[in-house]
Amino acid sequence: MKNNDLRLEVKNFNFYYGEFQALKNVNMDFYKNKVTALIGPSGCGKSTFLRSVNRMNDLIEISKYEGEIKLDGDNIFSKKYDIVELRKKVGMVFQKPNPFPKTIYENIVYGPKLHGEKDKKVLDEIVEESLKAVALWDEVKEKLHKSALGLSGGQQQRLCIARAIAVKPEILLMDEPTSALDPISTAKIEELIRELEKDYTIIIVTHNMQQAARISEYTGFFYQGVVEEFNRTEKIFTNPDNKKTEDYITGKFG
Ligand SMILES: Nc1ncnc2c1ncn2[C@@H]1O[C@H](COP(=O)(O)OP(=O)(O)OP(=O)(O)O)[C@@H](O)[C@H]1O
Repeated sequence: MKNNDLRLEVKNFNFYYGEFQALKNVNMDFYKNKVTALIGPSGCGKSTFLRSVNRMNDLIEISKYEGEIKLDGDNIFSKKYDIVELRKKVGMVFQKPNPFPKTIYENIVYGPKLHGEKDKKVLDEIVEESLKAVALWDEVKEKLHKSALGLSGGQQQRLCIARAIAVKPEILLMDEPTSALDPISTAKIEELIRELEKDYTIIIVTHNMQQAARISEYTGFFYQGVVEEFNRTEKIFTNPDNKKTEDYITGKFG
């Protein structure tokens, strides 16, 4: 992998909730236009890690961290790093679809407006482009000014992805984005992730091993706050280096 393909570097990263250390010396690299899956049993720190990347954990008062996370070479924890800029560069999609209780149109233009876009024509274009990117345009183009809450769960999740990409981020964080969806919606989102990979660096937490194997190029296996193995997905699922990884993916625990 060429070094200029590197998007995100995590170096000796530790994270604590009060006295409890939730992440232990995490070192990982994430590359442009690649999907990386994070797997591991419940409570092992996957979501904590994801929330560190866009500094959402800052909101938790008792939290503290050590180490570095570099986005395009700049440490996101440095005092001069602009958090608004960080959130623009790092979009997030959550487990449960969480559209704003507003119209479909307003959901998409929310971010671009926040970042100063006022031109109606440009906003209209962003809406069309973002909804097309998540293959939702044809389904909703007649009802852009109706409530987003009237959409199905799978459509709402695609809308949330469209909302995240409307500000043209570099990284998309996805925390179990299909766990609340039916198999058909799940398949659509997986197909979409493979499509979005062409433009974004994607980090996805999933409990579904088959999903990790289907959609990711790299996989990180977390166990009790430690990244026990970080490797090509194919290697993790066929010939892991670490016994714990093997036990987890073969269902011996978790
Ligand atoms: N706000 C918080 N305050 C205190 N402890 C927390 C907080 N959030 C998470 N933890 C603890 O940190 C550890 C890691 O949690 P985290 O949610 O990152 O795990 P996870 O691997 O994403 O789990 P799951 O797969 O169940 O979502 C757990 O022991 C959890 O109890």
